[in-house]
Amino acid sequence: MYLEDIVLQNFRNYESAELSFSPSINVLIGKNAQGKTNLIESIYFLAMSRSHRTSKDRELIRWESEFAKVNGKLKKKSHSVPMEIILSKRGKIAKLNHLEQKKLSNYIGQLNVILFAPEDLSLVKGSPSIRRKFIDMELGQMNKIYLYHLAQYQQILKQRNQFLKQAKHSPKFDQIYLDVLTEQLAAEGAEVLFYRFKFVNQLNIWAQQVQIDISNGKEQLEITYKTLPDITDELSIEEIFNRLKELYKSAQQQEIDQGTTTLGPHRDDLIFYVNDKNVQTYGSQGQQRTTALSLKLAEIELMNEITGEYPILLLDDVLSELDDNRQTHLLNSIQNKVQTFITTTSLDGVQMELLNHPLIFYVDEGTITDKENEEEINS
Ligand SMILES: Nc1ncnc2c1ncn2[C@@H]1O[C@H](COP(=O)(O)OP(=O)(O)OP(=O)(O)O)[C@@H](O)[C@H]1O
Repeated sequence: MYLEDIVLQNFRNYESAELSFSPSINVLIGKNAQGKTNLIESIYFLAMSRSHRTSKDRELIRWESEFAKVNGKLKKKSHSVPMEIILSKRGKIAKLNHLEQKKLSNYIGQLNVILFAPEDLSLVKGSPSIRRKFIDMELGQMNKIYLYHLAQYQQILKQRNQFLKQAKHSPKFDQIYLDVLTEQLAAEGAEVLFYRFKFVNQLNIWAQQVQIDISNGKEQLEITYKTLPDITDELSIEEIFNRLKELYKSAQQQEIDQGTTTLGPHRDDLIFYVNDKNVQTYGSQGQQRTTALSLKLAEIELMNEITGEYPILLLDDVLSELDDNRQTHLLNSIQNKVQTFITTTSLDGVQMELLNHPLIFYVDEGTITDKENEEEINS
């Protein structure tokens, strides 16, 4: 799939912009704070109906404007999909084929994106929440059932945490209500875990291959999903549910004392091993970067395997952070198959010969010009 064009209105520092893209490589060059990441963010927003860098939608609306709007034409193998998303004080409206989608879960998943930003280089070393977000973002785009159960899980978790917080201070709490919440949480948690196990197993196959290639056969990568004791990928949803219920039962007093849900998939993690050694603990910075890159490239292949189309790759300020070998590997593996957007402050350190006739855009204070004719293409 690829994004043929995009139209922005009052999005961040773009008052109005209309751009047509190359189906292969698009490079956005500009000094700091000109609007390169804002453009990447608008594509991400069009795909996911949310930003990758803020949870506050209102920040996306241009200062002193009433609304922000992003339109794009998505080209798939067999058809085109006009997409539109409008943000205002009244909320968010998302449209596919000009039809409003009441449920955002029906909207997400049409345009698949993989974002690789400098903070992803800390995917391996950073906090577990980064790795959980990584799973949720990628799996959520490919699997609507997962997205649904994850949203349910998060909602019940919030209610249960509120209840536990109150129960901590009132010894006469409603045990029946807590049991209902726990049962619901275990049911949704079991679904979340089941799909995460499946995803990690599939990801493992692709990531192992990529890591072998980047390291010239030297590094064998293994990803494992770390969760509660005796919950494994061999269990059915029903078995995971029963096990979770047992665990919640035995942890009840501890959870009341702490006033929060201490167990469950919201506390899980991914562990990476290279040649049987934990990369988080023992890996060199280079191995950690290679592992992060392997994961991103594995996701691209996995998305193609599952959806039948390659996703769009957004490389925000990350290419020049990779050394020549990793850069070469990345650019060779996306060549001619993945539409890619690259932001950079300069082409120094970027192996241009591997980019194969990119379309170059210059970004300057919310105005974009393309290299070909140096004409301003903002409307
Ligand atoms: N809601 C908004 N309305 C208007 N301008 C905004 C809004 N949000 C951010 N900006 C402006 O957008 C600019 C930042 O753009 P962006 O984050 O895309 O930078 P960038 O070109 O990617 O730079 P860098 O290379 O430093 O990452 C800043 O000048 C900021 O003031």
